[in-house]
Amino acid sequence: MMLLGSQIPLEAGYQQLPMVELLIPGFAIISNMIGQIFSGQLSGCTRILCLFVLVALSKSYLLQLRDWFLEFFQWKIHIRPYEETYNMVQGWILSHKSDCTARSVLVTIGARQDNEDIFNACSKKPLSYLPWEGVFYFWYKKNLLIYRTTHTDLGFRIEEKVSISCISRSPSILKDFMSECHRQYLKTLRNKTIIYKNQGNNWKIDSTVDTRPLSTVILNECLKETVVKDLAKFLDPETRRWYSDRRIPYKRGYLFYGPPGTGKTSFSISIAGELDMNIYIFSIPNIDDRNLEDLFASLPERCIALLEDIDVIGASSPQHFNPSEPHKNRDIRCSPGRVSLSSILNTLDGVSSQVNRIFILTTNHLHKLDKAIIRPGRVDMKAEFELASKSIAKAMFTYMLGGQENIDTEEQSEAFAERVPDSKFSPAEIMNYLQRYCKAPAGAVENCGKWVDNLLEEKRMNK
Ligand SMILES: Nc1ncnc2c1ncn2[C@@H]1O[C@H](COP(=O)(O)OP(=O)(O)OP(=O)(O)O)[C@@H](O)[C@H]1O
Repeated sequence: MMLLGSQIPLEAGYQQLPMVELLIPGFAIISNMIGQIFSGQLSGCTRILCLFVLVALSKSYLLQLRDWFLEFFQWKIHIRPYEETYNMVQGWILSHKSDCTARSVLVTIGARQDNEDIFNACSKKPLSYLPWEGVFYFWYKKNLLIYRTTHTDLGFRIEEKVSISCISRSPSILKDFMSECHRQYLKTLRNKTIIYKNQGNNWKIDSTVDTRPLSTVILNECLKETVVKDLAKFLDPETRRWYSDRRIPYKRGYLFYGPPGTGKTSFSISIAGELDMNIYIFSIPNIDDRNLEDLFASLPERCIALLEDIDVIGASSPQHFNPSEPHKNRDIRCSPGRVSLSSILNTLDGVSSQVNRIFILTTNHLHKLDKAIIRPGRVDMKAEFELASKSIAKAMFTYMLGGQENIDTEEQSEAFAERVPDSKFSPAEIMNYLQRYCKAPAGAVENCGKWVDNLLEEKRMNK
């Protein structure tokens, strides 16, 4: 979110002179004093004293003049940290190395870029510098722009404020600058999915990943097709109109349930990429009611909200939950999770959840879920993610190791699937095994029996 304006906050430490009328007598006094000082009529001490008074008086006038000047000639854009506009501007500054005049910078270790030399120790984790507390200046299309960051200690958190300003009669140069940042940002995001995770009450970009095509998540085709078709139908403008005409909140909820490592998160991220949406991941075990409410309120429109491990919420009974008096429900807090059932229900039903949103809830324990959470309206479709069947094991082999020279993929994948027990291993476990043989598919088939025995034994021991 950016705010454009020309209001200048008062600087701390001096009082603004309020009246224009004071200026004329003020100037008269100042010019009179200057005349006296340079006339040579005053003694040395009096002259110095007058000089001090003159400086003190002039300061207020000069500051007042500066404020008037800025009020008429300065434009300012305010940028909220944690929003995409912030990343957009930071991206521009990083890529143009425009921060070289910043005298106060924040240094971070960045992620390695794909095209970098992985054997060069320095390029593995390059350092990035970003302007931090203070002001720095840079040129944009021959205009001087001023980047300002301030940090205010609010007691419970530090609030960061960022603004960019310029001296001009029109805001067009600032808007041009933002458009260029925006264009560049969109270019870097082509075929990317941004994954947000919460940090306290704020959303932070966790990673920006290459869009994962749906075909890379190996699932029962029928399940995949059903979910994708349902989403496509929901996002159809006709459907949206239908919801709007009937005053039904335009949102859709899904529950993905099944054992760990069956692709619930991967499929959600893949869907986000397919729909060109960003995904906001709530780790339910790590947040409380207050976080949940704030995080929901700050979700953007048109996004996927993924609530992971929804079974970990507290166990307040649905009889205690009264949708008509949500404020009373807030007191129902329970263990073991720090988020209460009532809070989840309030949030899913609340105003902030009703705009253009897709919710995906995930759990490994369907039976632990309270019926109130998964009732229609909150969850519109349930999808079961299962352990890998033989046909999934075969498809995973083909996907991971197929297409290499000198192998008969069909035959090898058949042989592999033959040795993998039906519905005992998760796709994640199979994936993990196959990765070891990315360049030696024959080895994956050859050593499969030993791996199966070991994994079955491990599972027996962990029971
Ligand atoms: N069906 C699948 N197809 C392809 N890869 C998969 C599949 N299932 C899991 N994986 C791989 O296994 C890893 C873990 O998968 P993921 O996190 O999506 O599972 P999950 O069901 O969400 O697990 P959990 O319930 O523990 O959160 C990922 O790296 C993913 O690529």
